[in-house]
Amino acid sequence: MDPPTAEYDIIFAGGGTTACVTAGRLASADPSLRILIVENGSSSKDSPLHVQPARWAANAFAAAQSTTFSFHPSNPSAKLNGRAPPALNANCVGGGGSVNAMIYNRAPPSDYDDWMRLGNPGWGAADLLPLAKKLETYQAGVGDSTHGSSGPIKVSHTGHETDIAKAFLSTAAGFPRGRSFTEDLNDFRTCNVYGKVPQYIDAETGRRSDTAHHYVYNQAHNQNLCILTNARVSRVIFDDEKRAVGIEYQTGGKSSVMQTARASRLVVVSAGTYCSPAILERSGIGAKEILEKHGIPVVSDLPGVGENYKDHRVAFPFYLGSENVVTLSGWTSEQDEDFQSQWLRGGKGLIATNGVEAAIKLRPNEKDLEQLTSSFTSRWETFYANAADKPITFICTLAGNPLDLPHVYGVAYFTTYPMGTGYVHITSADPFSPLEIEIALLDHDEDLLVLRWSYKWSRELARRMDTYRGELIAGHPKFPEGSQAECKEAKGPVEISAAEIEYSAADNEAIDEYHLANAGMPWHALGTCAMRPREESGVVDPQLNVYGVTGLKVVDLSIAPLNVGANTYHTAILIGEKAAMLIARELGIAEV
Ligand SMILES: Cc1cc2nc3c(=O)[nH]c(=O)nc-3n(C[C@H](O)[C@H](O)[C@H](O)COP(=O)(O)OP(=O)(O)OC[C@H]3O[C@@H](n4cnc5c(N)ncnc54)[C@H](O)[C@@H]3O)c2cc1C
Repeated sequence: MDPPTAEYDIIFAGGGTTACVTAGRLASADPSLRILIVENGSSSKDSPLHVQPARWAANAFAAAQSTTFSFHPSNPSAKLNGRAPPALNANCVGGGGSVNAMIYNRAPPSDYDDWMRLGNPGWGAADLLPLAKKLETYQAGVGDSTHGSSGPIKVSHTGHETDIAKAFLSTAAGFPRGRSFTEDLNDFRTCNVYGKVPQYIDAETGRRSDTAHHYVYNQAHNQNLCILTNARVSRVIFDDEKRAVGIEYQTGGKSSVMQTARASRLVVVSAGTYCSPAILERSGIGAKEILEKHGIPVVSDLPGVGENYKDHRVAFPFYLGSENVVTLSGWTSEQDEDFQSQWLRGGKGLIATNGVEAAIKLRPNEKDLEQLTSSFTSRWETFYANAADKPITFICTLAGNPLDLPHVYGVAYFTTYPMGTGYVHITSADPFSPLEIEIALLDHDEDLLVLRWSYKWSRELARRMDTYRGELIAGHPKFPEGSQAECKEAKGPVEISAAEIEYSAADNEAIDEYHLANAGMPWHALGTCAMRPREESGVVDPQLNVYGVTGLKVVDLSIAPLNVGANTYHTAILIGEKAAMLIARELGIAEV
């Protein structure tokens, strides 16, 4: 699959999650199509780092030392007392799908209906449901009619359930707080119930089930499907009619020779939420003022490029566990020989799990809304109240910690539709220059309120789990001495019937400070090349064509016009499947 020529039908600039889906579908529908995928990172094929599920966290929590990630500094924020949480994206073939936590969490259908209402026919939930079925083989028990049974991506409960997930679910059974349980957290209807979290892991092999292996690597026999690794795309090249005819890229770092690959039918920019807008800007597509500032000739003046940057907001409070609790402690237990041989023999055991196996997609009831205070009322009434499938937060177990501490685990949460919206722009025409990234992490008080409420909610559950032996003090707010909320070691859990902690104004302040100092993004960036009408800061139309030029599409999560209330891998695969259909239709390919 090495590139044999410099002339292709279709070139993908970026070889991540979505690119693999679209390229793979097109290649298998028409093997004569000459397709080139140009990826900045290395191959992930059959590498234990990528295919052994339990290794995701060791890799992700040490991302600064891993070549499988690219780091982007963000603007220091006054609201965060000068903190500048780094943004990062995957840097390998398969992108996020090859390094992510494998949490299977499908977005609420109303999210896609919202996309459609913005002027995007064909992108509503009813349009995407057949693709959601097509992409998966659902092995996680009784799937309802919204699940697929023969798609490339396997979804399962794997061969292992950690003590932490068991404790979370059994506590919730005795302390449900008005919520019930479901067999299927992802039936495209259910919200506000507890359940087990399925994972993108093949139940039969215990391997990560990702788009690189199951859409692209599995077509090694097709010499027309080429992957060029360690190659950074600089820009798209246009002819005099503003038709995209190829790309420029470098394979040997900043000082290496700029090379060219030509595309006779289509160029697809698929470098993800941070890098797709950067490639467009370097190609002369973006806000005129930004392009002129960097001496880039304007091909299409599109002020929306790089704007509308969204993500979720995450925090990981950690708890001390009892001595018999087995976790993915320090995320190194995958080195353990027993676990290795168990995994190698039958794809089972601790290595066959991501450690995130139980959760609730949570909506507030009336009492909760009081806790969220009147400052949240307007956000609630205008955005959530009439969309019963939209959670405001996702609370889940995390059977381990990044500090190499035994028996320590997280009950983590990410908020689903934060109001903060930022941007991503280039700082020069040089593809090796840093990006300018504004995150707007906690610029809105409503976003802090939801985090505060999520902390309290998750802690009430955590301190009733039979695994609980107190809080890891360094991983929690610093409450005033003597406060009822003060964190400490404990001999065991509190009674299920124990009174809930009452937080004082000073306690609330401590929680807010904790989030301002620690909250980050859970790697769910999207939106910077939004699919919207051009006059509404759109970058691509509903066929994913870039406005103002021809022969150029954007295909990745950057096209999402609005946030989704779930982890984002599923939406990325859906976009890839939809793009394959759209491109096949344009190229006259009967079926993908
Ligand atoms: C650590 C982590 C954990 C996550 N956990 C989950 C989870 O459990 N569940 C879930 O649903 N979602 C999860 N996600 C999110 C999900 O994986 C991503 O949203 C999704 O994979 C993004 O897909 P994409 O195609 O838009 O971009 P990507 O998959 O990031 O692909 C973009 C690709 O473009 C390449 N690229 C960038 N610039 C260039 C250039 N100039 N030239 C060539 N190539 C370039 C990059 O190297 C990358 O491979 C996680 C993400 C991360 C990073």
